[in-house]
Amino acid sequence: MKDLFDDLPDVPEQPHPALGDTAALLALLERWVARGWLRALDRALAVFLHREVPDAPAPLLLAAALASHQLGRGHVCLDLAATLEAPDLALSLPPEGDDLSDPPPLPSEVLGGLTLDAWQEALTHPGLVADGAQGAPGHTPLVRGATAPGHQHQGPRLYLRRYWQYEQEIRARITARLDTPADDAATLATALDALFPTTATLDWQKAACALAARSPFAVITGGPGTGKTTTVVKLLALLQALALGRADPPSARPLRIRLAAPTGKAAARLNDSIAGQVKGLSLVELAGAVGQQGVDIPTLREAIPTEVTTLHRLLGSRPDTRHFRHHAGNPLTLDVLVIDEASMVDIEMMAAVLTALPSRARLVLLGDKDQLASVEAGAVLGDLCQRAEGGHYTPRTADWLEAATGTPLPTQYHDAQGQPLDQAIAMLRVSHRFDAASGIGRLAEAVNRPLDGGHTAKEKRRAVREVFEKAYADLARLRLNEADEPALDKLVVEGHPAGFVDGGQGRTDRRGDPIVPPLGYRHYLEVLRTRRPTETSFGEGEDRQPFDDWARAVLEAHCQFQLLCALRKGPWGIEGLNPHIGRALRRAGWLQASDLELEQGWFEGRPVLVTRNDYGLGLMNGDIGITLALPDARAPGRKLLRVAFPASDGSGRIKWVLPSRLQAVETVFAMTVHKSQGSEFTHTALLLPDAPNPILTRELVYTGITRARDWLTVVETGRGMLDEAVTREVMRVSGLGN
Ligand SMILES: Nc1ncnc2c1ncn2[C@@H]1O[C@H](COP(=O)(O)OP(=O)(O)OP(=O)(O)O)[C@@H](O)[C@H]1O
Repeated sequence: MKDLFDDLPDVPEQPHPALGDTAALLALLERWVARGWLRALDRALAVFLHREVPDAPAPLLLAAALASHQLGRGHVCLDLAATLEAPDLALSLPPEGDDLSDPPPLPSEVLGGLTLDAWQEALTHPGLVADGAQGAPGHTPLVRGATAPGHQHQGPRLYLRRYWQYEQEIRARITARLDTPADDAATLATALDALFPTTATLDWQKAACALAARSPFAVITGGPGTGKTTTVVKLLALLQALALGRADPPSARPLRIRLAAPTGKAAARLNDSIAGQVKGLSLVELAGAVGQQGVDIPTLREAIPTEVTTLHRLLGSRPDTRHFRHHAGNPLTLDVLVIDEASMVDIEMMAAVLTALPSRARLVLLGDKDQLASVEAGAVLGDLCQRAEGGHYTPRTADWLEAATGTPLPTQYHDAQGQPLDQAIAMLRVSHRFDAASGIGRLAEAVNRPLDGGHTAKEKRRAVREVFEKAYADLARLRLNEADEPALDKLVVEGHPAGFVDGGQGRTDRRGDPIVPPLGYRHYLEVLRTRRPTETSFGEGEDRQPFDDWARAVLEAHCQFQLLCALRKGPWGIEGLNPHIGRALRRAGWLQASDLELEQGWFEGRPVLVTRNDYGLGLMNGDIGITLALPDARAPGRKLLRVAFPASDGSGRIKWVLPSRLQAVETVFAMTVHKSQGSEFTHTALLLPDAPNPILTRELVYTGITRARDWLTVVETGRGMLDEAVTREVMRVSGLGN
């Protein structure tokens, strides 16, 4: 193996021959596909365009293939100038180098002699590329991105038309909602005072609630435990109280509010937390603070929804089509839509939601802007929140906020040049889950710091190192050299409490209740074994109760621990780790399965992750089930394997599914960080691979760390990979945001 980037040839001055000859270009793309640097789909687009429009110049075909390739990597368009600056980033080059026998030319060789002007010139082809600035007339497959007012820093971009359309749709519908902020602060101030305790300095939750009540479109972003759910529950109470307390009785009806999340798992998690929060919310003062006679408390509480659905269900997804039942012609019937975990919503879904939303309905997005975005193209929340850190509130908003909350906005968040979008975004800045004594919170913070404003890569690495040096009670670090080290087995089976201060004993939570020391997978397998019902038949209805209770206990125990990793392939990816962990659990006596079953079969105790929505079974991408053995009534003594899933409607029911009916599942002893978004585990082990990889970024590490609730073990398999990861950021290219 030779490093791919060794001995890079000098950048040629002349355009590469493939740029002047379409046949040569298509042959080159073929070689890139053969290497896995480009997808066959990307080349197919270039071939199609060439067939339809034979005079299309080679640089245009190349740009089309590269724009298509970016979609597979999460970018909605190709940034031409950035591509010319670092051409090799435009393809999926193997990070550890390639076997360089007969290497195809690198993108840097091909694009080296091309100037931005020449490339743009080649894209001026009315048959294939429309100008976004002119509204992209016609039906061309490609659109050149226009620089929107206030977005001058964006360079020329090339879109596949569909994605340009999504971006336009999102921008237009959000902008329309930004035009109409309500400015009556007085009524709001009384209601807000009833919901939030008085504070001397600005309470960001109160400010977020105020801003979201003011604008028909609002974003509330914040890290883990900063109170996004708490704030939105208060917001919904406030909006309902105002609606019910309206002076004009015929219009005093409760708002139709829907709550949704991108995945079943995220919906179930919000379901649990929101129901608890609504029950615990004191509404006495609020109910008395609105309307002339106040509103009836039970009616108000009843009007705050607790049921969370998935976006697919909300929009009415139909099998085998990407079209939904609800769209502009058949809009959703609601007044307020709240979307949690909005960082996971891709551009196509966000456009579908906005299109199906009635123009008068409010939209509130909740999420952590710093988390990994969806695997699909588009990081909508991240793009919208690019300026959230700095606030950028105009004097008018600042005055209004002070009137509504009773506290002045600190001056560093004022900006006379603030954009309309800035006024609709609130960032929660205080974590109520992780205090100063939490290593998880400190590590998340150190990893998340952006590399700008005088914070160098070296300083950032030092800050991360210092967190580990402080021996926080909730944080452990494990260094492994090989996958078969006993320490890895100890971690996955027992949770490796020895890695934590005092073996994880003696910790208490904020209320003073003891925190259970860190556990491994043995825990759910032990619950599986010890709580197995004694009934000899798995009946229907009531008879099934003991089995449902058992499955619920096993699923709950399973959330105590999860190993996360960055990659799919190799010994440190899920493909290597899953059978490895299965064997470790078998050696420890907790699983009974052959090697073949561990690799590709079914066995009792197998945890599985659904990887594709299955509407027939009512299972969603991201759902986790556990395989359990049930008694077979027809053949006493024999067992039947069924996979138990929690019903995603928050009802607590169990869905039992035949393994053979599950079309898209994978074993989930190890889970990729991408798939873990929207989930939370009491003890999370985050395993980093042993070699640099472009997938290993600060967003990925931050997302992995913030999945941990009480305990985090960071597993390093190669020197310096944590340092490497925390200083690399995901670059997303889009035209959204300020
Ligand atoms: N202002 C506050 N004062 C004290 N505790 C709070 C406050 N706000 C939230 N909490 C508590 O902090 C915890 C986290 O709050 P919440 O679930 O609302 O945060 P979140 O941002 O939605 O979290 P997640 O990252 O899980 O989505 C909860 O236990 C909540 O009761």
